[in-house]
Amino acid sequence: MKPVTVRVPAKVNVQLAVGAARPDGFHDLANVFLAVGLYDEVTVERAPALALTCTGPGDDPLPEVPLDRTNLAARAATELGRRHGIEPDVRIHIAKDIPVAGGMAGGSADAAAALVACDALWGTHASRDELLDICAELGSDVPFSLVGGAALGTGRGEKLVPLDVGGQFWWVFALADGGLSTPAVYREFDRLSPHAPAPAASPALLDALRTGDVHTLAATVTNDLQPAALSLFPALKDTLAAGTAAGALAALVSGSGPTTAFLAADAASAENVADALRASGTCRAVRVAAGPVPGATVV
Ligand SMILES: C[C@](O)(CO)[C@H](O)COP(=O)(O)OP(=O)(O)OC[C@H]1O[C@@H](n2ccc(N)nc2=O)[C@H](O)[C@@H]1O
Ligand SMILES: Nc1ncnc2c1ncn2[C@@H]1O[C@H](COP(=O)(O)OP(=O)(O)OP(=O)(O)O)[C@@H](O)[C@H]1O
Repeated sequence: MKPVTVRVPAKVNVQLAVGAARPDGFHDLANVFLAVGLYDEVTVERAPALALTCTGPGDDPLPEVPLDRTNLAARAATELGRRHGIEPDVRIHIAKDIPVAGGMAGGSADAAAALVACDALWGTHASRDELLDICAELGSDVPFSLVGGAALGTGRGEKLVPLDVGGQFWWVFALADGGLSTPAVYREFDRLSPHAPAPAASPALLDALRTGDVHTLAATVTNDLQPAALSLFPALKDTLAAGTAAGALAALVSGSGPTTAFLAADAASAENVADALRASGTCRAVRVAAGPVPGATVV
């Protein structure tokens, strides 16, 4: 049986509207996801027992990523196997390019990729609905990593409606030194915004996506978690200012951070903003990527 490799993109939240904490501890969202061309690759092959390896860019080891059964990719394989009476005896290798704990849904991406890869390896032919159901069990961002493109996520972000997008948008991502814990950022949000109103998607933003109008998109992107992320990681303000000074049309924290995202007018201005951010000394690394791109796909 040949190994199966699945490529899966990162996401940026072009709108992240957050409501008050629910009794189950999650927050209702109006979460407008866009999949962007920064990818992890997950390879699965049959093995005597479940085993996991992970390398980062340049084949470097990534000590922050757990290699036990708590890894979201291992949990995805285990859950698909459980539902189909299959022991998850697979070796999973994650080639990681999505920043870890960066607010770009890296772990979620690996979970969606492992699910699609094991489904192909085992020939389980799970329906799209079953895969989405497993994704939602694994985490709020995981269903979007499966479908990719652009989508509005409601509930805790797991209920998706696909969105039409009328073009490609160019982004620059500034990677920060260190990560932010998603639950900690939501807790800080609760502290800063104890009476948050019910979240709603912005009609102007959805229209900008539909028409591919980058200037209107830049004027309408928002992230309700940004004040919380900046409160926990104040140095990100300098990165946002550096990208804005370099000509980015919009600058915002990506999801729960600490990656910051800069919308550029086109590919050439994205490269200019990227060069300026690299020179600014306000971030660890800089990447350029466009979206939308498809979700988890067998290569
Ligand atoms: C910040 C985002 O990345 C934006 O897309 C997501 O909302 C986070 O999605 P995720 O990492 O898949 O989150 P999950 O693994 O489902 O939940 C992790 C923790 O984040 C918080 N959480 C997550 C999603 C949500 N709608 N409300 C929350 O309060 C909860 O404390 C939860 O225990
Ligand atoms: N496959 C995985 N890749 C990375 N981290 C993982 C993985 N599985 C579990 N984790 C754990 O999850 C934590 C969050 O990592 P992840 O890269 O998913 O964060 P994130 O991109 O900020 O998530 P999100 O944007 O969905 O909130 C890590 O610190 C790590 O302990």
